[in-house]
Amino acid sequence: MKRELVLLAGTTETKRTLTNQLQSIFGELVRIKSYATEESLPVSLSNQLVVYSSYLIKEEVKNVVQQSCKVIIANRTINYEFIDQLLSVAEGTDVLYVNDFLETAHDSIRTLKALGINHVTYTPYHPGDPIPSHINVAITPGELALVPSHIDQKINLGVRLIDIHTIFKIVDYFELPDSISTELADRYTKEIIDLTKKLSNASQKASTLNRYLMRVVDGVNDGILAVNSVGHITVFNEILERLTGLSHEFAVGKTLNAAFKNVELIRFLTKKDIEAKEYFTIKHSPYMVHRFYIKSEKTVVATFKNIDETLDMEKARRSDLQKKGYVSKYTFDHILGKSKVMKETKKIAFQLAKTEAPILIYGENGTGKELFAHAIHQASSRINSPFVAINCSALSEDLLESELFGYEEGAFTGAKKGGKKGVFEQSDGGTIFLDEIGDISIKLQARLLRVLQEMEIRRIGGDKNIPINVRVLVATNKNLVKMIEVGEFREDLYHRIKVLYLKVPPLRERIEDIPLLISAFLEQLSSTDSVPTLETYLYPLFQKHQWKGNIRELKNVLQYMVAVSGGVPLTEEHLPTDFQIEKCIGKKQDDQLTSAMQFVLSSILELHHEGTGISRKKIVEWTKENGEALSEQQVRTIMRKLAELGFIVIQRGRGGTELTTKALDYMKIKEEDTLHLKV
Ligand SMILES: Nc1ncnc2c1ncn2[C@@H]1O[C@H](COP(=O)(O)OP(=O)(O)OP(=O)(O)O)[C@@H](O)[C@H]1O
Repeated sequence: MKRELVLLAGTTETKRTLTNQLQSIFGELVRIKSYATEESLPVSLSNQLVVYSSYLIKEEVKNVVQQSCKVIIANRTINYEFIDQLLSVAEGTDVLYVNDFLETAHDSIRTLKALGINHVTYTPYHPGDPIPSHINVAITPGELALVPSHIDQKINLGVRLIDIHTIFKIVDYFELPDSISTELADRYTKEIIDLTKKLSNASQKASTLNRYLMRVVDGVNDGILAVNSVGHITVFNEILERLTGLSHEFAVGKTLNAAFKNVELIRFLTKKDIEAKEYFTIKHSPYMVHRFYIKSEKTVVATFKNIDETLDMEKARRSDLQKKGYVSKYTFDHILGKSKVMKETKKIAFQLAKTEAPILIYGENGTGKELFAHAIHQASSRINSPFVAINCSALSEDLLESELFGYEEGAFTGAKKGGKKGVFEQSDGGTIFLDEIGDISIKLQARLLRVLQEMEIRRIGGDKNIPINVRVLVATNKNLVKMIEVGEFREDLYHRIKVLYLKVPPLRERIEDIPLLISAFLEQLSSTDSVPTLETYLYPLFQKHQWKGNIRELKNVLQYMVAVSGGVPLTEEHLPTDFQIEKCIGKKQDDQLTSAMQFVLSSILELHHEGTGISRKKIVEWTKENGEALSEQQVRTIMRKLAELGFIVIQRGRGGTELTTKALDYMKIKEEDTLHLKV
């Protein structure tokens, strides 16, 4: 049967552009039918893949799209092709962002800013808003007709296109060949690279001194001072405030004599050579002061680095580095799981591995995020280059900074000759994995953002930028969007690292994988030839447990049980205490279901997820494979009992049998995941 998808868009223009985009991607493979709500809609759509151009049309099409349809709401991204025009608008210009919906205008402005296109000031506008007469430039994603008539310069950014994630979802839905995903990923990466080039050209044109100072001030945990051509202090940061006991308000505008007592230091700071560094004792601590003169701006900039702190940092860093391996150890084969959601996650990860863009791996603790990072590196073109994993929450800010960026020779007394490379340099050509990215300080977020924008780093105490070629993978279990809202995470960094996104599911959403994981881990845990076994009646309990610590917790529980069992099969006696309590509570609620009944419910759920069709015979086979073989007669009896208890409804004839809401509640499964289970 020919594959077909229906695209539902709001306007004719969007419909036309997105249809062209999808057509150019899928060619002959998928037939595309499209409708715009402003034109006419079909009477009813059923049993089909339907792609919405945006969540905004949901309401308008709800009577047309029947429940049997698979709906994908498209994520949209700006059309990179048109960005040049926007970049050529002069810095600081007020620009009206015109769109038919205010939410979309806000969304798009956010995307533009996150991509670093923030040299202009955006004002969102949609029909009905008061017309801002002072603004003379407008940009719009294809809505030229809505631009107020007094505006001279109208830039059409074109309709926003469907993003790569949505395309992958469509590829997945139709189970299209891997070659298509690879080709798509390549094309997408090329677009990102082109954009980055355009951005870096544009930033070269931007004002030099402020940018430069901002970089230095933001990026280094040192005292920062700037003095202008007439000898007045213009920058005096917080570290210097602490060092001198003077406030920034007091120091700025004064001469060096007003801020420092040390005559040698003042003489050093006012020397005319381009660049110099020297040691000074300030408030009983040794400081290395690094001074450089920016000729074009007739300004002296100096950094003050505390040597004691840096040395401690170095010691800790060295011992830490020694412990570290620089190779990836796991491939996708090491990631166990045959549930549908896990298979999908692995498939997407494999596709993303083929690209070059950063990936944000999101998931609860212990779900296997690090494992995925290793596997992505192994499946990428960087396989023969280093893989370095850094846990950002395990290191102090200073240590992490030196770990990532390295330091320069002479940065402090006893510093290694030639300086020391940070992991960004050491993993050149390879992949760097930053775990717990939600825990890095705002200061390091700024530094990391620049690395991602410019693909170059500057060592601590260094003054030259070193180009790097590293793919960055990051992981977190934190809600970064919430962190952005409260100002704890930079939105621009978020959009940089989340160019591609992978969600690793928690264990409780793939309980079908538990039997397989149990047997694999028990095998790993066996010290002799005989592999420990878990009594089968415990399986349902394991499948009902919430596993807040996910796979790591499962591994730990089994390790505990093996340790306390002393070689006999693992029973409830060997469970850790919190499990014992849970079991008692569980018993009270679940009196009515025997473990065999729970087992059959689990089998129905898994067979459904596998999508291979469900029959009594299949259930029998499943129970055999999963440790508690039941006969067909037993399955029939159990199913009758389950029906009597209201866990399944057996319909006569072609209606099949369905799991009820009671069963879904019982298994703590979301209903939308398991609709229409037929037995
Ligand atoms: N699918 C899997 N198959 C086999 N082992 C797994 C799987 N997922 C995780 N593990 C194992 O579980 C443990 C935790 O995995 P990992 O460290 O990758 O999780 P994480 O999500 O990065 O955790 P954290 O958020 O705490 O850093 C590791 O021992 C890992 O080998």
